[in-house]
Formats: sequence, C-alpha cells, structure tokens
Amino acid sequence: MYKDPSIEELFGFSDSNEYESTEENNSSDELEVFDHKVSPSSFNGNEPIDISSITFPSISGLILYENLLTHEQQNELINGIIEANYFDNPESNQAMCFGTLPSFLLNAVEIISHTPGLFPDGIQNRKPLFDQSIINLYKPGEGITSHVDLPRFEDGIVVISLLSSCVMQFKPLSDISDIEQDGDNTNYYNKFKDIQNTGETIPVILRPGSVLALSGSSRYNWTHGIEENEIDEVGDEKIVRNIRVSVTLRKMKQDQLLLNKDDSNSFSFEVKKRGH
Ligand SMILES: O=C(O)CCC(=O)C(=O)O
Ligand SMILES: [Fe+2]
Repeated sequence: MYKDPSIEELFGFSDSNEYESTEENNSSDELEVFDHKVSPSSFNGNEPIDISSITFPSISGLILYENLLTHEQQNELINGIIEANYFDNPESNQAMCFGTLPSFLLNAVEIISHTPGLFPDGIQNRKPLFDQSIINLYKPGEGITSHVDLPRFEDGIVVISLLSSCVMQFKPLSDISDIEQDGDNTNYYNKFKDIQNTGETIPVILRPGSVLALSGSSRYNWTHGIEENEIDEVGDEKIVRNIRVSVTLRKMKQDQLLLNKDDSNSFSFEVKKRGH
C-alpha cells in the first residue's frame, strides 16, 4: 500500500528528537517509494506512452512533460540520492555536482535526451547535454526564492520533480539588464526581488515524475520560484506538499569550464543549505 515516506525514512534524520521508526529496518538501504501496483506509465525504452506535454502560451520556451519518468525510474533517482548521503547533515538541503554527472542520473538524462521537442535542436543535440546538477531537498512548506538561473549556465535547463507535487511560480522580469552584468553568484538570488513582478504570475504544477524544460525566454526573461506554502491551491486543485526532491540539470558555459580546465573532466560536489 502506498504511504508517503517520511523524511527520516528517506534521508535518515529528523527535525525532532522524538522520532522513533515503527517501520522495519530495511537492511539493503533501498527504499521503494512507489507502490508498483500503480502501473508506471511512460517510457518503456522504445516508445514514450501516456506522456503529456504542456506548453504555456505566454511563456515561450517553457514545456512541462508529465509522467516522463516511470515510478521505477523515480525510485532509482531517490535511491541514488539516498546512497550518495548528500543530506546526512540535517542542515543541508542542496547538493551541487560539477563535471561528470553522478551515475544514478544517467538513465534519466538518457530519457530526457531522447524526448523530442524539449529544447530547440541546437540545444537538444549538444554534447554533453548537461554537465552540472543540483539536487534540492524541500521539507513541506519550504521553497526557493524567485530567481533566474545564473548566466554562467548555457540556455537549456531541466528540473526533474520527485516525491511530491508543488507549484512553481513564473513571473516576468521587468528589467533584464542586470542579468547580463552579473557574471558570478554574488547576491544573485536577492537581486531579482526588486526587479521582477510587474506582470502576471503563472503557476506551474510540478508533479513527481515530471520534467520541466526551460529555454529561450522562459530561461532568461522570467523568474521561477516556489513559495513557502504547505498547501498550494491552483484553480480547483489543492496540493498538500510532502517532502520533495528536485534535480536541476544544466550545462556550464565553455568559458566557465576553461577557468577550471584541470577540473573539467573530474567530478566534484558541494553540499550546503539553500540560501533562500
Ligand atoms: O526545485 C526546483 O523545482 C527548482 C530548482 C531551481 O530552480 C534551481 O535549481 O535553479
Ligand atoms: Fe532555477
């Protein structure tokens, strides 16, 4: 029977000292988050089935593929993330990997790279498609400040959603001139607080197994963020948030790679607390 996993079951830590597991210990460390009786519906290695793609008329370049990853593929990602121990420290909720992608991401990247229409051809056919990943862990009620991804990353970004749904808000930038000047990370997230928000906000529901692709205007001219809500309401739909994990995949700009030439084929990662 499906039961939402607790954060302790997933990542082995608790906010409260009172937590005591009533579950049997799973000696293999492997966690089946999804009940496989709910039949996975999507990519079977040959033909994609039952995948819906959603576009947003006012946000050019934004496309959402629901059910792109099967439950098994989602489990594989979650188990890979657990085994990598990124979130052993309860303070950390963001792991950044540079260089070679962690191996547990490779099947998902393979699927994404074979998904037609995700990106314009020039992006879709680049090699490698991605060389940087961020894994974000959200407890219920947590979010991420509205931002535009850093200019040191190429166009063509995806966000894979796992475990829980949430709403991502897209807001058009009123002034994009600052983005070009901001070559590094400094105060990047704060920068957009003041210059966004002159127009409408477009809610995008990110469900587990979905892949959101951003290119062109959606990547450069809109901010995206997740509000700090325990419940999201969109139209008639009410989403009670549970623990959510997302995987962001991007490609570093070539000149940024050259800055770290000796490291460009190696793998490194950094685990920290999201600054927002
Ligand atoms: O967690 C998400 O869904 C979004 C993450 C994000 O925007 C980012 O890593 O830049
Ligand atoms: Fe982002």
